[in-house]
Amino acid sequence: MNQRVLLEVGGLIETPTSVITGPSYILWNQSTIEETGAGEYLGDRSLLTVIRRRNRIAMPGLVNTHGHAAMTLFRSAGDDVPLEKWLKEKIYPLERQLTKEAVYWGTQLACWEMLTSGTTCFTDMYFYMNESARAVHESGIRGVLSIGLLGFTEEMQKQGLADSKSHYETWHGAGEGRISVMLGPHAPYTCPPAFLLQITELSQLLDLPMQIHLSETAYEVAESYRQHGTSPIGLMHSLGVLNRPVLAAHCVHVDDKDISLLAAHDVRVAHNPQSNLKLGSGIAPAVKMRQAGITLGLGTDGAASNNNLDMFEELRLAATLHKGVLQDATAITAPEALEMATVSGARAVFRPTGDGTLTAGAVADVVLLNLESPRFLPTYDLVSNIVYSASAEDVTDVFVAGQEVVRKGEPVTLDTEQIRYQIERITRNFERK
Ligand SMILES: CSC[C@H]1O[C@@H](n2cnc3c(O)ncnc32)[C@H](O)[C@@H]1O
Ligand SMILES: [Zn+2]
Repeated sequence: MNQRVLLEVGGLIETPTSVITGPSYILWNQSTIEETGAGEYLGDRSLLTVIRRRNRIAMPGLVNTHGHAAMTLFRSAGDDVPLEKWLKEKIYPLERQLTKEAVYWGTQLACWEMLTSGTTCFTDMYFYMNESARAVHESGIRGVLSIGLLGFTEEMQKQGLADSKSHYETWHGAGEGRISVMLGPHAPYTCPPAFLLQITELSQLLDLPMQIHLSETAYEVAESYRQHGTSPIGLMHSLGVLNRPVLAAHCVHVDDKDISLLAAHDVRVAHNPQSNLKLGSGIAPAVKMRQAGITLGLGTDGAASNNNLDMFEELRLAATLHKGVLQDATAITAPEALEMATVSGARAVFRPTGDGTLTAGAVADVVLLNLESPRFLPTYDLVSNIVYSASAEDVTDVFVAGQEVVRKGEPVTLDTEQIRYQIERITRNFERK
């Protein structure tokens, strides 16, 4: 494809509050948007690759701010149990059987699912992260990747730090900047304080943000008070972890003091409403956190607790759930939900490139939706249609960094028949309790 691309569409979401309904265009050069506008492009077309899609809407790619990609391997393998039991009795026994190959194919499956449902950037925290990074690199998606750090023994801690360093050296900035690296301490209940201090030091040394699960369940918070005399967030503060850039997943059971600490340290929060509901963990006070000035992105968490990687479902849930909880129909509006899934998502993952918009200077991470879908009729309000009525099925084409990665609903970079074959072969051999 020519490096300068003119995409002509029938509607354009530049940002959740800047929308062109009707003929419009985006012009990008390599990976960067040069210009967007309403109507016809009036400049010189002679050296452009023109893609005419007047029956499509262009929107910024969705950012999935929390997940464990290769957990697609465990979708439906342990449902209807609470987090602690789910991890100990269902997931850890399966994860002990993981191989490099399994993680590679599990991540390929996740990339297939995410790209075709409009996600152009995601975070990952898991095992065998080199394999995930390979899959991400090949798929063309944007990934913010962390080796999941568990500190049950000194040996595990030492190995985890060394692996994280070499993961950074190998992958940070790879794929022309599509891949970036974070450090991934799993949680305060799996990483003892001394280990968290070492990870924080490494974060400083390598200038990398950290992502960590915090205050997901009432049990976790109660145990933290019992063992440390403070909440998980209070503990992170007292250890100095929050002095570094942190992305905290969940933050369901947070009190006013926790929220003040998160806000004061500009901690970014990944809100995962579907996973929190399914594991029976609770509902994060998303509105209160947003009002405190905290950047909240949306995430699916892994496919074993969600049970899919569809950000359209999270969008709709974020926009409706809090209205019900607070009995306030203005709690999170459609533009606010879309902002969480794009602009705030990009900020939440400390994305080195791109701001989650389709405006001049942003990276060309573009999702096309089918304007001819029944869910877009009529079109009084395109953002409302996207948040409250659209589904992943309406995604037709996706570009990441200006490169086409989904065409007519199918990934162009992935061999889906091969993924299907490998996933069936690998999962057949897992022993389940
Ligand atoms: C050390 S790699 C990541 C680790 O996290 C586990 N995990 C998946 N979902 C959750 C969740 O919602 N809370 C806490 N931990 C979770 C995953 O199974 C891996 O063991
Ligand atoms: Zn998680």
